[in-house]
Amino acid sequence: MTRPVPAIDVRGLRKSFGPTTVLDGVDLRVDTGSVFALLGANGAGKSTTVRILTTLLRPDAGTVTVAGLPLPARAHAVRENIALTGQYAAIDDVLTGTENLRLAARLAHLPSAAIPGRVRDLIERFDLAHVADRRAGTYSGGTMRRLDIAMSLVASPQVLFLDEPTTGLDPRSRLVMWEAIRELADDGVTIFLTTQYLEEADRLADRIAVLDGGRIVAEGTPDELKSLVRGGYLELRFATDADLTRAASVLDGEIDRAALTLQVHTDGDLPHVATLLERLAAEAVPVEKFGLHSPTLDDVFLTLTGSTDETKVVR
Ligand SMILES: Nc1ncnc2c1ncn2[C@@H]1O[C@H](COP(=O)(O)OP(=O)(O)OP(=O)(O)O)[C@@H](O)[C@H]1O
Repeated sequence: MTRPVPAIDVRGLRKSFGPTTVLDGVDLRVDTGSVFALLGANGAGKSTTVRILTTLLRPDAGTVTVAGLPLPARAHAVRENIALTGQYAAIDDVLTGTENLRLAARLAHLPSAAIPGRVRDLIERFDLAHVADRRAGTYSGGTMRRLDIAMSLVASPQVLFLDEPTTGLDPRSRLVMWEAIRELADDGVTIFLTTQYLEEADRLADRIAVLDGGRIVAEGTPDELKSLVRGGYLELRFATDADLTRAASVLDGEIDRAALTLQVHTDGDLPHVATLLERLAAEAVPVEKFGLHSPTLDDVFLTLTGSTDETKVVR
């Protein structure tokens, strides 16, 4: 079966700024209608990639197709099919939310008759009704970001680029934003988002690519990426040191005498976990408590990039 034309296809993308190579042969494929997350630490080159894909920057080398159109040759046509919302809102502070949306609609050459209905739809979808008649300059960061996305959607783009859509937002605003992004995806808009938040990529994306050292170091579904890492274990806790010692003679694992625990590697597969517990039961070793630890994207990221700077990449 042939795969449908991808919304974004990138091969061998390179970009340097002076002596600094930022992208060193990036390959990406984003299926139409999917949510794709480009994950990377500060300075990994996420914004540079987005700027190239949205026609704002020319690559040094490589082939790039967006919405089925080659870049940079068809930049103008690509711009008509995409929208970009950045870390900094392109909003006029002195206009109200409604006025900003109307202005965006006129700039996008929407037919006049269609503008009021479109503006109403977007106000509703992005939960802006209660602030629609207030000057945008008075909005909170989260509301500002929602208006920014709403403005970029007036022209119904095929592909929406979200560069770090929730950076700087409080947890509640982040949840609202995630919901809005998922709804857009359910409507069939292809979404390319960049993030430093592992949880965000895990929650939103159908596929995730990890950018490090100018290259994609891993790409797959959240579950595929997690399966690359041996981060999963069964933690068994015992009532006495004697029980722990006996358990450790039955199962290989990491012993913590102070906590009276034994950590045994497992991929979390139910038959395997059951076998481990049955082996203890067969030797009559009583287990006080047990818990399963599944690998997280944090484990994946740290394993793949070798980064130990947790403040940068782990939230
Ligand atoms: N116009 C430019 N001139 C020189 N260097 C640049 C330019 N734009 C980006 N860089 C450098 O390229 C590297 C990647 O920057 P980029 O903004 O793409 O990273 P990022 O992954 O988006 O980071 P962040 O999460 O901090 O936004 C950084 O080292 C940055 O300083």
